[in-house]
Amino acid sequence: MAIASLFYGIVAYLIFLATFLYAIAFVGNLPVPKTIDGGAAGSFPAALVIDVLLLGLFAIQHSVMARPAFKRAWTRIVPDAIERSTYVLFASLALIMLYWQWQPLAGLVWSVQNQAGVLGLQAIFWLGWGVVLIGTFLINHFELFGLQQVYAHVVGKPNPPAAFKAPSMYKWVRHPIYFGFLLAFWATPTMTLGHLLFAVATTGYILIGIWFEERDLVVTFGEQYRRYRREVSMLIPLPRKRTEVERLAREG
Ligand SMILES: C[S@@+](CC[C@H](N)C(=O)[O-])C[C@H]1O[C@@H](n2cnc3c(N)ncnc32)[C@H](O)[C@@H]1O
Repeated sequence: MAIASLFYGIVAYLIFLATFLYAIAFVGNLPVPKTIDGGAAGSFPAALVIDVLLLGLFAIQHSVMARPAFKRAWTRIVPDAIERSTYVLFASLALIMLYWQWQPLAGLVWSVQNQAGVLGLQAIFWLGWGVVLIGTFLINHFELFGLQQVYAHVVGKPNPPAAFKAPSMYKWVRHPIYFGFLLAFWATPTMTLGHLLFAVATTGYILIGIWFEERDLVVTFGEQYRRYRREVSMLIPLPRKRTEVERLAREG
């Protein structure tokens, strides 16, 4: 049974990896079969409704399945060891559905012609994806995507409890992964209405997601996370705020 869990976890991880790599091509309009602006534009209102439903499906799957209360109920049906892999698999399926059914929305919001501007925006786009990937490793890539849990199950080790982390980029912002997504979604030389809808919806979703995630993090890590929230900005890298202790020391 443990071996079957490991196999399931690996398959879910590989599907996630392919979906993640495809996301780069989808948003960046790279040469793949389907991209955010690719294909023939159909009726605008129908396309808008379909795209909003696809974004909503991903948002609901992602936020509901991530909540501790849902996990407690869900793990009465799904074994603990594969709970995260199942989450990752469902998230990937929601994304595949989005890539597959996404309808382009024609209409230019901006188009940068200047060569330096185009290169600068493309650099920010790639930087964003790099920040996302590095962020997952700083938090714990293999735990985030379920491999650690299925491996621990096979070797009969308990899964270590969640630990608070604030290495490297996490000292500048509390949510570097989400910041990376924002860079990748907004930095484009050609912003169409479809791309704008995607960027606005995902930005809204990220802001709501942060609210829920931080509420859970405060429950899990208590004062440690509250202090972190006071000292480090949420999304935009700003100089570190002075800690209470440092402030009191300065004020004498
Ligand atoms: C997809 S990751 C995103 C992490 C972070 N919000 C970011 O944007 O870099 C979500 C998981 O990271 C965990 N997490 C977020 N911040 C954390 C921290 N400072 N230490 C440990 N875990 C954290 C959350 O509990 C959640 O399970």
